[in-house]
Amino acid sequence: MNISSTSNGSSHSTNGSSHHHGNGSHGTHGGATQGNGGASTTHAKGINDAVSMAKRERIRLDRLDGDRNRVEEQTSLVVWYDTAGIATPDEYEGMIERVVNLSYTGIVLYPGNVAAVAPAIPPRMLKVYHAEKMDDLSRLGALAQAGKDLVIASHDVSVLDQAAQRGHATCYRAYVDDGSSLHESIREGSRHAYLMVRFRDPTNIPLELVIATLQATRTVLIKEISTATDVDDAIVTLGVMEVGADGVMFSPRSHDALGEFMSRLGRLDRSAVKIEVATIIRSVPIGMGYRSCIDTTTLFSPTEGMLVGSTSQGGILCCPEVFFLPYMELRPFRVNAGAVHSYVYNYGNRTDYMSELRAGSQIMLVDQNGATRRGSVGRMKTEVRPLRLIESEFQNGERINVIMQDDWHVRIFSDDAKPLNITELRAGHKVLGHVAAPGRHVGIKVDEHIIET
Ligand SMILES: O=C(O)C(=O)C[C@@H](O)[C@H](O)[C@H](O)COP(=O)(O)O
Repeated sequence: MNISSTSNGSSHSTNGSSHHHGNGSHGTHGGATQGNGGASTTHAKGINDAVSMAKRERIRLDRLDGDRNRVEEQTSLVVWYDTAGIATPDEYEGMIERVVNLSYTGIVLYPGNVAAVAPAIPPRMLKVYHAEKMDDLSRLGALAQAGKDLVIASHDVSVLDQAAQRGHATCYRAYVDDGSSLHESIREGSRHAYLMVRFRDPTNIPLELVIATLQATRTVLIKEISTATDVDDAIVTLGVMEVGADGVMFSPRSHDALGEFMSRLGRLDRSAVKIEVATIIRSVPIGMGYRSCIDTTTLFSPTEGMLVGSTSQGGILCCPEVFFLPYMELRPFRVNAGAVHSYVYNYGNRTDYMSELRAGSQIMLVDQNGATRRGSVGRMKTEVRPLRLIESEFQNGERINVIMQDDWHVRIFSDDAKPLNITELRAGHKVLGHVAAPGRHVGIKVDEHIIET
């Protein structure tokens, strides 16, 4: 592994002093692996090598006390960019100029590039200043005025203590390659507003341990992605457990990798969808046709479903098969979702045709209040069945319809989030749905005049 770090063009090695915890002789920050235009990290000491095996120990961790419940929290993702090795905003074909206009939330700066790069960073972004040593704290320049928008990051706890005394928020940068560095990262990290960890090995288990241990604390946990081209690692990190890391530092030097990351990050969106009450206008059998069950790779709760509709004006919240069925076991992974022509509402104001979904397709689960959760399709089960047309009207007069399998088994949500068997629907019943701006071309929202009936 490359153990020298490049900040702002000059390079220096970790000194392994007693102030440095968690990285010791292993390396400094990820800029070393990324500032080279995206070259891959090499794991000189492999996960299975003799040194690692000899150091393997039983890891015992205790959850640290705190009042945070990350499952219930609706926080936005922390996404930082490391400028190690970048001297000016226009390097790498204007990489920093592009990054500051994307959904990145913070930028890591270094003593040697702070003067040139900091002016390009908009006020909405957090400035994170990496101080390798005590002297670096006096090279903050104009950043010193950034107040709560400035975080001081370091591997060196004495630098961080000094920064805290000066009133700055702090970020402990740790490098984990064995049990003791894992413990150290947690122990020290929990004292700081941010803990940023880089892991030597290509496994997320140590990250899971850090997440579990720190889950109730206020420390914001960020995983530093070692390889500037590894978009998968950056995305998986954010969902490694039900509640993943709070954020990632992913710093591509290629515009293609940055574009792919942004597009996949957008699809991680946890944003809510507006759910409104609609009134049933009519519900009638329409004969045979193809309908699909969307069998997901997750399990639905009794208040979650999927939004399905025949038109781009909106969808009805369809129930999963989690409610009592007299002749069949439940299928809690399934929504018996509608006819094959249906739009299935997805993230990013997109729709998918029911017939286009297949194993691996990314889908959106929606609950009674509009909170969303990502899922994927495990299987689509499409069969010929009797169908029923259900028409409804929202308060604003917008009418939408959904065509579903005409059977008592099949349900949609009532306005109080209870399952309504669609064969028992009557005009006047209240149901839950979503009104969308109409007009779709290949699933993407387009501005156009469109008539769908
Ligand atoms: O039409 C049917 O057949 C049904 O019983 C309705 C479905 O919702 C049901 O879950 C499904 O078809 C059962 O199929 P299985 O292959 O999972 O047994």
